[in-house]
Amino acid sequence: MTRNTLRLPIHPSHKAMTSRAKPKAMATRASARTTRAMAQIETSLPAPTRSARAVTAKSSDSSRAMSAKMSAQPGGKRAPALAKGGISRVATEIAIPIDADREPIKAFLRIRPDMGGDGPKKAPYLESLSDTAVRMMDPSRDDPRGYSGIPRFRPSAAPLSSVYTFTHVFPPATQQPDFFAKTTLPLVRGLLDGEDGLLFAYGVTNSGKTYTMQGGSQQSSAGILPRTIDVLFNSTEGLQGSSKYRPARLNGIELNDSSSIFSRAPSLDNFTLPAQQPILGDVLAEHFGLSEVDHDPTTLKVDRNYEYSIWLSYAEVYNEKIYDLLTNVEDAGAGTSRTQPILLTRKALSMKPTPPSENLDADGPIGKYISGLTHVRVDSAKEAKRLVKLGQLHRRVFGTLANSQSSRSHGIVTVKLLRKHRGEKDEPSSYMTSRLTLIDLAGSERSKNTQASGERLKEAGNINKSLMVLGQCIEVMRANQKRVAQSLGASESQRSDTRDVKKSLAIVPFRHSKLTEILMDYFTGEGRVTVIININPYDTGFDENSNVMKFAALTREVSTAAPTRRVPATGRAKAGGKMGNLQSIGSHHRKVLLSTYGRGDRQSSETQLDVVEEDEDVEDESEEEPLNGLVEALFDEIERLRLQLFDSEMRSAVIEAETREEVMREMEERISEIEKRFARRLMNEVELNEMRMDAKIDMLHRSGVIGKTPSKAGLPSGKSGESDARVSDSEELPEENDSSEDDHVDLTAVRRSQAASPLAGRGKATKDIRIAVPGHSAPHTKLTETIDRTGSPLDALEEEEEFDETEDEGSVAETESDEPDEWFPASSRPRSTTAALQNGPLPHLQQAPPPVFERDVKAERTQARRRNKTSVSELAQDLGGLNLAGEKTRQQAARPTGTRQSRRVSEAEEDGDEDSIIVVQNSKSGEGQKKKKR
Ligand SMILES: Nc1ncnc2c1ncn2[C@@H]1O[C@H](COP(=O)(O)OP(=O)(O)OP(=O)(O)O)[C@@H](O)[C@H]1O
Repeated sequence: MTRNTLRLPIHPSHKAMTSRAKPKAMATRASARTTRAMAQIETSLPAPTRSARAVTAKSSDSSRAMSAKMSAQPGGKRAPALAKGGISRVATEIAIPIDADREPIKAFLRIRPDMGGDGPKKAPYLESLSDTAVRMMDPSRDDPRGYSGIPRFRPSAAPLSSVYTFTHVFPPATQQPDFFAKTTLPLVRGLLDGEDGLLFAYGVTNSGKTYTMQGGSQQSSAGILPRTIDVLFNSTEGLQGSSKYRPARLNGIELNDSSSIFSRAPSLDNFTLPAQQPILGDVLAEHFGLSEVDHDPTTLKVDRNYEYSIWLSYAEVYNEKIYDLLTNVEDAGAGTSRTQPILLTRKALSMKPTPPSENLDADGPIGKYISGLTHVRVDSAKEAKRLVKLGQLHRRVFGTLANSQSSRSHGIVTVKLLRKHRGEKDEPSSYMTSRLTLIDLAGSERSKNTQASGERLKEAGNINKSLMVLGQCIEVMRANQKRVAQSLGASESQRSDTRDVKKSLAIVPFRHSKLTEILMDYFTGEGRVTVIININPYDTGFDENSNVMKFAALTREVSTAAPTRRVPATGRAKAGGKMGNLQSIGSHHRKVLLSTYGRGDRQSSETQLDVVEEDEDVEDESEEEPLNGLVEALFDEIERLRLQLFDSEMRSAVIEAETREEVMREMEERISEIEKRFARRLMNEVELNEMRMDAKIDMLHRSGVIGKTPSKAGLPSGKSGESDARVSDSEELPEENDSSEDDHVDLTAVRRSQAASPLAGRGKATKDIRIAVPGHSAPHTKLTETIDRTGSPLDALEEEEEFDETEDEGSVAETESDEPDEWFPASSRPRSTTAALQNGPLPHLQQAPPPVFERDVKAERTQARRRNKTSVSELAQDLGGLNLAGEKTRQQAARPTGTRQSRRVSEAEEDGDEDSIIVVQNSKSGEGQKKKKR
């Protein structure tokens, strides 16, 4: 089945040009040359990375158009489709689309399921729109506080919502077999047919890259790597030959020296490291004790006229250095006890340019290979998987996976396939090589989010650097290809000279990181490139995931030359390569804490490893093209600016934190002020209530309802002699009153003790009212009224209480008992009982002034008002005409029960002392007041 490729009309000149290139191989090489030229020609600076929105909004038409144009060339090579052999999966034939000779990089999105453990349950910020598109929305767009509840500082240019398109989107429920079949199986198909392929997983930490590449521990969870191995061995079963040659460098072969460690896979049996180191033995047991999880039964049809050999290499790029993970570790001076760190050394490998004889395109850029990387021949899937596990173990022992579950290095597994036609002689020209590289990239998060420092910060910096350079390479390739496509699409009159177009292309900065150096040949040469974007939509790193999506959007706009089968150039086996003028730069020491987690009856334990990483040998660069000084300087500048940006982001974050703290402090102060104000008000209320209560208690004392009056309790008398006069029971009366046998009715009723009263010290008006009583020698009644006239709220209250003059005294007494509580301003308030309890007796209690009640004052005031209205003479008249005896019965009938005055009257009557009762008749109401005469 051929791939549906957009076919554009071919320009006549283009047709003419391509028709001249008759041989297919030539046309293919021309295509490859174009790509390489685009990647290499240095004319301008790398274009700045564009925003995801811009990238998304633009379709990748330009690159597709170019791809279509190129694929439409009559001389263009089209890889044979299923003619080469279909793919069978158990009983089912799977049709793999065979692409044209130029095709865009494929980008697949895999969405990680919600595993929990990412904090509180959240809604994913990714929404699937179709099989190929997703919308990503900033989860904090409606929330000024961040996704994780932390106030969000958002200087980033990540759009709030964007739509990204992919070759295919795999939802969280996608199973590993399905995922493998759609993403990797075409590459395995190509490998068996002699084509190169590259697949790498890109994403932030914890997004599922390792799960995708290696798999999990459950049934059917094997990842891409073990499945690739399974399919390769399933397909070549019984077709494996004993080769005299082994793969070398990038695409070459060399004679296989039987004594060489490269010939077979001896490393598992010969692995000597853990013999005397129990901790490493434990780690090994942990790795190799794992059961084979599952086996992928897929089998691809291959040409059975060929014999095959499969070779494996496993490298890691850590801190911008390349290490071989399949060599035996040199245990250089292991500690004798468990407390001493184990000293392990390993040497970094260098990159070398491919010899021109092996370069497929003589005019194109020279690809690079990892010099000295072990290629181990594997004869079975089991062996291959154990070898991969050995590599993973080394990765762990050397620390990049030791202290955390997070991969801090890029793990690069390359499977090389050598095949030879059975009918051909066993000579180098009979062999064809192809390779498939599978990369588990380190997490792409920025160091800011990892809170890394020291060694970790350096790691993060280097991871960032390599991924940043990878992104830049993709961006520059995209821009270059777009320019070429524009040129090809232009009319003949407007078309620029090919050389001018080439000159306008930017150099692709592959050489600026080890990772891109390794990948360079896939982008500039021939081969299929597949990118797997892993995303965890429950993760808090929205910005980081946005960057990942931008990267994916860019990759889809880049096309690579379709792979061709090649006949390798031969060379003598040169283990270790050219060693003449090599020199090592230095070495780095690293401490690694290796932990094992006890399984069953095994204890968990930790061991410290002292890792020495020696630098790679630096070769005379004479045969390499010199690095362009300007480009180098610009990269340095980019790095400097990146650090500056990081620095300023950190500063902004600090300023933001400080500002928030300040605002919080201010708010706290205000809240505490409000609290104080309320507390003050509350205290005032409490004091007021206490005072009211005091007044009521005093009143009750006074009225004799409870206990005795303060004077009875033996308290000293008040300051004023007059105030000793009390409206109380006869026994309370002072001695001096006994002598007043005269006819005076001295009704010095109320005299407020200055010290005792809450009204003390507040201006008082004293009014004496003398009432002449006919028939008495001193016919006057003296009323002394002491009234607060200073505008006390008491007055206001009293004034509010409209006195009904038609009411009799009894009703006045009743009214008094119902009168509302008086209010006292805080400043003039007497000290509360609580205060008295705390600070000793109140001053007025120390001086024992008799309590005077507002109600009494009021009553007296009422009387005084009434009397003021009635002249003394009128009163005298009234009194003269008073029939005391006659009044008695009436008074008794009218007497309200239970009031103080009425009680006194009745007592006097019962004593038979009628004369002692004087009824002061109110002229208006006609009702009298009974006053006790002494
Ligand atoms: N598709 C999936 N189905 C089930 N579990 C998954 C899936 N993807 C990831 N996981 C689980 O999520 C966790 C994190 O995944 P993984 O270790 O692969 O992340 P990573 O991207 O490789 O992280 P790092 O870059 O730090 O190594 C693991 O426990 C893994 O088993």
